[in-house]
Amino acid sequence: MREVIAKAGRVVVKVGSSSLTTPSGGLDGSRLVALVDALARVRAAGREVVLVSSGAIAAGLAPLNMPTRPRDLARQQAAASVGQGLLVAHYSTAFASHGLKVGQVLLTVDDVTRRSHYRNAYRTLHKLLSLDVVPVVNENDTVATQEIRFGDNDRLAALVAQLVHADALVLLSDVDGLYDGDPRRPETTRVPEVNDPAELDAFKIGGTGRSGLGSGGMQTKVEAAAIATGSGIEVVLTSAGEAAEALRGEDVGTWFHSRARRRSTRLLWLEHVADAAGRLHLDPGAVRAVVERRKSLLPAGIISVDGTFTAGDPVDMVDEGERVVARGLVNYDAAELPALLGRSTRELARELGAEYEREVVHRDDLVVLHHR
Ligand SMILES: Nc1ncnc2c1ncn2[C@@H]1O[C@H](COP(=O)(O)OP(=O)(O)O)[C@@H](O)[C@H]1O
Ligand SMILES: N[C@@H](CCC(=O)OP(=O)(O)O)C(=O)O
Repeated sequence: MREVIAKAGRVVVKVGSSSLTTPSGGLDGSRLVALVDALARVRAAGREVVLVSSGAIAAGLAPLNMPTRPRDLARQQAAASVGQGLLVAHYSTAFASHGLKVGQVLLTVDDVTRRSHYRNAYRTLHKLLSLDVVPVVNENDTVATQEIRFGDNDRLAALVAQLVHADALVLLSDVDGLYDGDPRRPETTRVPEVNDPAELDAFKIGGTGRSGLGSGGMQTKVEAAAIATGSGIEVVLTSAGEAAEALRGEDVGTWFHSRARRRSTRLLWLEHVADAAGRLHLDPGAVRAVVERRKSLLPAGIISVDGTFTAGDPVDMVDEGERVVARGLVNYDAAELPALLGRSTRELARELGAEYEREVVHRDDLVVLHHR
């Protein structure tokens, strides 16, 4: 019995395309209804649920007479546009039969990587939960181009779990857990628990299964599990048919134990999601101060600066071997910094005024990425 899963008050459940569709590619209404029944029971127990559902492209194939998942982006987007509406219509009806409302949330990579958008997505999801609505999240496939797509929804689900500060993430697929090799081979067995991502090195983790409708395969699920467990979120990976058992904390699928304490949303965003707008090259003394003594970064310890950032942007701090040792929100524009480098704060304050006494990156706005 997995008490922490059974008691998780806020759960993100992600369901893959392969679990919602028939072998010929249409939406499988009965599987969708079975999943909604399981989620409604969780809601009835007073627990909150965010559903991340794939299946828009798969659901749009039959109405558009597309025999298989198209390879080109334009046709995928067209299928997603038709399919997403059908998918949400099904969810609305199925949840309504339990007296529950759903709210569609379509996210792009930008929504969870740019800080202003991230805050927006955070607020919307929290408001929906406080109004007792079940958010149904998917990637906004119709506007996302190849370069800015997640492609699979596993990583999106892990980021959403961080965003809403979920206690648990349940990944539902067409396979009932992580196997130590290709699950279609008879000699492979299910892995019941993973305590540390390093254990995964012993397994053969491959691509998508026989359905051909999913996109990331097991690899992206394992990556999603690593992101979530690294932020203090428990993860269970199993088949959609075992959703109810997994949510009750029964020993099904694979349980990835969380490995960290909870962090603030802002620091999680900095560590896992933010795209650095520039780089600060630190001298060895500054690396020690930031990494070991958890101090703020001062101009005196910076050798040089790359990038065109403005104050408030995320920047990487790198050591002399170009290794990123920390990431933080910078307090100066890139253009201001060269004149300050290597100089003491006292000297700068005397010469330029008290506002130049501020740290380049304050320790409250900083996450250390590599411990020595
Ligand atoms: N080590 C492994 N353990 C379990 N499944 C694996 C493994 N390696 C590859 N797979 C494949 O990953 C598939 C699930 O991924 P995918 O098709 O993308 O599903 P979804 O649509 O649910 O995201 C399984 O059907 C399975 O064949
Ligand atoms: N956003 C896409 C999801 C892509 C996809 O196939 O994801 P998954 O089945 O989770 O591997 C859709 O709704 O079709």
